[in-house]
Amino acid sequence: MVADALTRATGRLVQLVEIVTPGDRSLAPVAQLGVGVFVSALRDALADKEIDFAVHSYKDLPTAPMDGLVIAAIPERADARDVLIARDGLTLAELPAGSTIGTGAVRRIAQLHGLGLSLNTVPIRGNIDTRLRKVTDGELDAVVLARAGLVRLGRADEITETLDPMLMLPAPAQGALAVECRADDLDLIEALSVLDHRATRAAVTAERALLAALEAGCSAPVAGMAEVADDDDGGEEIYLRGAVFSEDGQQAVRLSRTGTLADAEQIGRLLAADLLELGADRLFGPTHVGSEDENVPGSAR
Ligand SMILES: NCc1[nH]cc(CCC(=O)O)c1CC(=O)O
Repeated sequence: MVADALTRATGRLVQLVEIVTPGDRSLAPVAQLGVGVFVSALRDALADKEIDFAVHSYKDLPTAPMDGLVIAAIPERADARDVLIARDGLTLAELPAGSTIGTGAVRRIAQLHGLGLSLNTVPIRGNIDTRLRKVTDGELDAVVLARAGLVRLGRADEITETLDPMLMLPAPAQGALAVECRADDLDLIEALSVLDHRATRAAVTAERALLAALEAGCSAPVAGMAEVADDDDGGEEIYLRGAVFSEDGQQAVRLSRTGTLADAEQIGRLLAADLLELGADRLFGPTHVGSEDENVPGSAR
């Protein structure tokens, strides 16, 4: 999709190089694989000049910036939300107590348990195909996935409910792509910039600033989603929601902030400070380490 968009906009031809990462290959919990499991192999290929730019799922990127590389474009994000794919077309509210839902992301686990519906969660790994098959085969009653991934693979028709962010706040940068290249490749940076989407960049900047600041201050699962909308004075404003959960989902702190697009980063940082003030750092035990998909901030997914 990114290659076609670049060719359409600039006439440049793009050769696709498929890189399978340890995160794709291993079925171990992402939390055990460490930071950057979906990203490092692509960054190595960039540094070695085997490729000129890489396309990542933005939420897989570690928050620390990478020396010598830049995110040259953040294309328009279609949908940041999580979805349910359940047997028999069921929605979350229709799933009977005791139903089993596949997800390894502690952000999703905490929010599912926090609903108080007596739903069980079980860890799940593997590609989308494998995960969906567990529902079709009857091994699981449902799985929770990012809508964007299913849409990209043309499998959105299998979604039984798109989860309102009030119930399931997505991961920071979920659904967005990062187009990364070498920082000294000025000609390519310029070409890729046509793919950049201003509102998406502002939203992702706010969400990632929130995540980075919370990583520094607490170890609990984090959710965050920013939206850009017209304000009352003919301008635009950014609306950032953030939440931090205890692992069992029984405790949560949630807050939001608005501001101008130019202040996106600061809005994220300020919201993190607000959440920490409310005790976000006290929601999680000290033993846990993890990552977004097995989802604790501080790591790649
Ligand atoms: N955590 C893994 C991951 N990283 C990116 C996506 C696809 C959606 C996206 O681009 O955010 C997924 C799968 C999922 O969460 O369902």
